[in-house]
Amino acid sequence: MTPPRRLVTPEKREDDADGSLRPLALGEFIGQAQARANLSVFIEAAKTRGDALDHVLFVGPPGLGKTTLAQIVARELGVNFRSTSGPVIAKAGDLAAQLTNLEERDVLFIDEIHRLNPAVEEILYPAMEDYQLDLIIGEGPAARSVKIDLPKFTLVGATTRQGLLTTPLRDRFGIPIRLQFYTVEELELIVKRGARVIGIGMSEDGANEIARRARGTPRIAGRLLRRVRDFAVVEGADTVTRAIADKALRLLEVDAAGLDLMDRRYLSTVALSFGGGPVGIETIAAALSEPRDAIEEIIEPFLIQKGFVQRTPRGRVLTPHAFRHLGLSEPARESVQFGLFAAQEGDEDA
Ligand SMILES: Nc1ncnc2c1ncn2[C@@H]1O[C@H](COP(=O)(O)OP(=O)(O)OP(=O)(O)O)[C@@H](O)[C@H]1O
Ligand SMILES: [Mg+2]
Repeated sequence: MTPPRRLVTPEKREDDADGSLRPLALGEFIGQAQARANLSVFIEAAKTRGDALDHVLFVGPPGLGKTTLAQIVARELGVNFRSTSGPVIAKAGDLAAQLTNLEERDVLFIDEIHRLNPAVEEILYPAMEDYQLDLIIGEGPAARSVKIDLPKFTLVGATTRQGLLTTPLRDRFGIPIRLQFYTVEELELIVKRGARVIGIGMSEDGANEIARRARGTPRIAGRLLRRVRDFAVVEGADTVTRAIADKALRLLEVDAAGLDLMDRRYLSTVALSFGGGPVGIETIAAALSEPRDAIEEIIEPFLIQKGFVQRTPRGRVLTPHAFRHLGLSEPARESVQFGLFAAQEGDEDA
């Protein structure tokens, strides 16, 4: 699968300056009220006891603030933040080196923790549970096991795919936190804060225009904000109004619902070539000349979440909402009843 180059992808792109818009304290972090409330209680308690915070697992789609919150946790605790990621830790020894370098109560952040290799994961269990390393030194008959005491530390894990985590690993996190998509109101606040940070004026309705198109995701909001800022600068405007935001985002092909060209191509193909469905994913993939997994992983999730498309046992079906969005009238379809087919993932096109 080619890495997504789309302006509205929630995944990190190399041109994202994620760091500069990052809130540094829990009090500056907008949205995720439940997560913030829980974290602040646990952090206060750990500080009062002078103890390490229990291990924290952040679960949620890309760009919602997992890495940001992990950094905030360390900062609020007043401890060091060490960061690595599942695919980077190749061998048990790599993790052992990280763990033995920690100081008392430090945060070790492991991004994409669902991608740890099993041998490394084995080392992690006793480390998380008893703050001990069990290492095998040497090979064959000469091999012996040594135990090394570790400082009490906090493991903060992040994953976009909770389902891929093994149960023993998941069970060792005392504080599991699931992040939610942001509301438009929350994204407006994030856009306004971001505008202050990058030094451009932002009207209320300008912020609203960007927030509405950001697909519930702060990373996308930040990216759209930067592109709109560039546009405003070229136009000689020092404040982003709704008109400027709208014009810029139209030029960038991001429409009023945050859909881009790829989304609209998918929707109009299903609408015009297949009468709105039901149509199988393989057929759609062939019509769009895109690989099936790219369509399932990159295009469809947002369209399904926003109610433009439904998965049914007989294939994909566009909703009336999608036809309205495309400005098309719905074809007469006898047998399609929305919501009646509670489709399971992957149960079509077998
Ligand atoms: N609540 C928030 N308020 C302001 N900015 C935010 C907020 N949450 C995230 N951001 C911004 O969104 C961008 C992405 O956040 P972050 O890198 O923490 O996401 P992530 O969940 O770790 O994504 P990934 O799964 O791709 O690693 C960053 O620029 C960050 O500053
Ligand atoms: Mg991250």
